[in-house]
Amino acid sequence: MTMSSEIYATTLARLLDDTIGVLPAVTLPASEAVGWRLASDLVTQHPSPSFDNSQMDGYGIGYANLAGGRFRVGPDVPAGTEPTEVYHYGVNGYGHDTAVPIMTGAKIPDDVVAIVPVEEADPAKFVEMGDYVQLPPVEVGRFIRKTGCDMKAGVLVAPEGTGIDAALVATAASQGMTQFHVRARPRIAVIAGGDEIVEGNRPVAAKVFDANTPLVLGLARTHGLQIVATGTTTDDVNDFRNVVDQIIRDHKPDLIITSGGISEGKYEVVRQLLQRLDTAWVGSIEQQPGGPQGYGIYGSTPIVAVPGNPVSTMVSMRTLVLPALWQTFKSGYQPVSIQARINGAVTGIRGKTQYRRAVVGFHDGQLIAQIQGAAGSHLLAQAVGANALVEIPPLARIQPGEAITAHLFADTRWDAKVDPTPGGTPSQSPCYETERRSAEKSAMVIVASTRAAAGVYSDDAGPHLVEWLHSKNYATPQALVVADHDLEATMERLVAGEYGPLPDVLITSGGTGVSPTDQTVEVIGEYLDQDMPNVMTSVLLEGIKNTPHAALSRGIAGIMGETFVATLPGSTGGVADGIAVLDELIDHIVDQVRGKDHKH
Ligand SMILES: Nc1nc2c(c(=O)[nH]1)N[C@H]1C(S)=C(S)[C@@H](COP(=O)(O)OP(=O)(O)OC[C@H]3O[C@@H](n4cnc5c(N)ncnc54)[C@H](O)[C@@H]3O)O[C@H]1N2
Ligand code: MOO
Repeated sequence: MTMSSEIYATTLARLLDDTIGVLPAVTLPASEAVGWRLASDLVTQHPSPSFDNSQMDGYGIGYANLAGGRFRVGPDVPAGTEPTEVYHYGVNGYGHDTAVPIMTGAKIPDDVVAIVPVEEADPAKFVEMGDYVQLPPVEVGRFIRKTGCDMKAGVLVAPEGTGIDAALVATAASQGMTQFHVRARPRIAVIAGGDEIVEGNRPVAAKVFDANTPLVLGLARTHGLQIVATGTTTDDVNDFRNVVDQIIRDHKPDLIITSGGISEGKYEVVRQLLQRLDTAWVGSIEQQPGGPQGYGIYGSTPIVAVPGNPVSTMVSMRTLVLPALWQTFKSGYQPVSIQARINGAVTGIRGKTQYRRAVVGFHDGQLIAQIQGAAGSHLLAQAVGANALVEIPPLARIQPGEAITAHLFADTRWDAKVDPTPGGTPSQSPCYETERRSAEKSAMVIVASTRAAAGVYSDDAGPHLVEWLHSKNYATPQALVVADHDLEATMERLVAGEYGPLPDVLITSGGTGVSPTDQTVEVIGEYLDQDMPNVMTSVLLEGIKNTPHAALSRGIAGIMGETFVATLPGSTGGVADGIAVLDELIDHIVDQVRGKDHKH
């Protein structure tokens, strides 16, 4: 079952709202309150400043002396001293020509109306009490910080829900408040696992270390969530249920987040448990990574299930779970999205919004987004420095320099170096490439054949096409043989750069007919920017010389970005007809496509 990602995001927020509702308020000492959210309005108890005080170390003077002159220095008023304790009868009582040595922050004596900074006096330093000092003329009120000029009493400083930061803690402390009423953080338990997870730090054959629990814990730390328990499960659904039961009994979490175990495999314990609940939904949403998703209410505890590939867990947390927690509880950070210029061409995939990890940074005052690593959801290490996810709408074609939406990580680092030149994306080692493409021109062959992929018969079309392309001097890896229903996923990986840079030429063979499994034309058709129907007409004319069956191919050709694509039939004859026609054409097409590029 498929759901749109927007509807799923809203559904998650509703689920949290319905099951958890309003979180209780708790009281915390100010020193611990940073990162939590106010549970009530923060209102000033006192004006700030709470008394008139001096902004400078200097001499305070009375109204009659504003015109300047020579004055006799009285006793000091240091910060923290009540002036009447020094000037028992007021400053004027001490003498009408008094200059009061007063320090920054000290309370202003009653008769003082202005401060002259000590540097403006002559001599430009504090002199002994009883000595004389020459002061310039000043206006009333100079360097006097008036009571309440920062904030009056009874004023709202920060409304309920505000995230508490150091400035708010300091402001409250300056009001004498030592405690905060904060909204409790959602109490979350994390369960990851599967039989492939190994504990400790010694590698074991066929096992992997748990990356996803630390991933969620890391996100919790930067997003103000409270993790109350973690658990691991095996591939046995009873074991998983026991872990869930035990965590609920011992920790009463508000929410359980699980990672893994929800896709189509035989050991998907989370899926198996959720499917027993009538409150659950398990399916896939139109995004990648993070396609498989699920939720349900177990007893009264909501479970949100994200997919197990580490990048999928990360993307699901950032695009779905954390925004839902923000929307419902204002916990963590409000998601922030910006527009940046992408530095390389990107192509969206069919029917899904793709999220790619990226570094967003300033270059010459412009915000540049640079994709990090390839798209595969197992490629965790390739994008360690990323500070955003860029959003690529389905089948979008975004050219270098065009705007792209970037969802910033809450702890975004802006010091990353970005390369603004088109294509300046750092290279990474592609996962599926079989041969480095060093020659000037490159090609790829994909054979779409469910039976060949299953090994029912050996594929001849692929080697034949590759051999021909080699003879034309196109660096071409071994043909990829995929089942018809996998072609779509293969194309997703191809445009996401997982096979390395897109080739100049892409030839497919198979899946162009009208049998129920044939879908090459539908899949490839969505990616073409320009159709070249006459190319396939030429292939047809070549084919019907030999057999009328040639007319049964629905094959198409065209340009995808800067790649020429042709979909040939699966039959040996069809491939030969295609080669006969394309042999004359592909160099010209590739040159034209490249020339087109030079005009920009
Ligand atoms: N036939 C299909 N297979 C898969 C589909 C599909 O639609 N049809 N979807 C793929 C996608 S997309 C994803 S994402 C994954 C999601 O799988 P699960 O959520 O069931 O996760 P697992 O199968 O348990 O694990 C997937 C992958 O991630 C590794 N993993 C799991 N947990 C951890 C962990 N804690 N730390 C590190 N790595 C972990 C696990 O070893 C697997 O490699 O399904 C695809 N398959
Ligand atoms: O959702 Mo999976 O994350 O596409 O790789």
